[in-house]
Amino acid sequence: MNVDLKILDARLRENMPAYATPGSAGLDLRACIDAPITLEPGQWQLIPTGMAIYLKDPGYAAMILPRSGLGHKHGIVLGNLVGLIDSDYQGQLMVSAWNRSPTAFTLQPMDRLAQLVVVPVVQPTFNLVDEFEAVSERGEGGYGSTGKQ
Ligand SMILES: O=c1ccn([C@H]2C[C@H](O)[C@@H](COP(=O)(O)OP(=O)(O)OP(=O)(O)O)O2)c(=O)[nH]1
Ligand SMILES: [Mg+2]
Repeated sequence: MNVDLKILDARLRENMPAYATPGSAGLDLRACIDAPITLEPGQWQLIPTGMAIYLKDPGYAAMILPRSGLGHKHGIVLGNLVGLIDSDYQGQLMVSAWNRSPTAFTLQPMDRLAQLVVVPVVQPTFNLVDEFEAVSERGEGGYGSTGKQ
């Protein structure tokens, strides 16, 4: 699959967005900020990534996810938990960086902050019904209905 990519911050040209390993699912997104930003405990801020993608095909979307190291060790996750990038979005990719930890965290310019995963998407047509087919073993059960063990 080929996706149009715009570089909006020239500093990315020295560090072009690339998959870190051949098997990487996520493409690291960098904090395209001019100076360090300190996120106090509980604080969040929208961080530009210096790049835009245009997926175009409604059969795809992209998701912005936390990096596991930053999230687990430093509590730097996303203010929207997951960022969903529509196939028709052409603007700059933005990361809502949220410090959910009790310790301040300083983000340096061009740090790898989050990651982008491109995923297939289905837009179904909906068939309006009054009752679903009674063939489902689960039925309306949920929220732990199958037990704990
Ligand atoms: O973490 C994110 C989430 C979204 N977006 C961009 C791409 C996405 O296609 C657009 C709209 O996102 P979403 O639909 O989640 O937000 P909304 O609050 O519903 O805004 P809109 O009314 O523009 O759809 O914002 C980002 O850059 N980063
Ligand atoms: Mg929306």
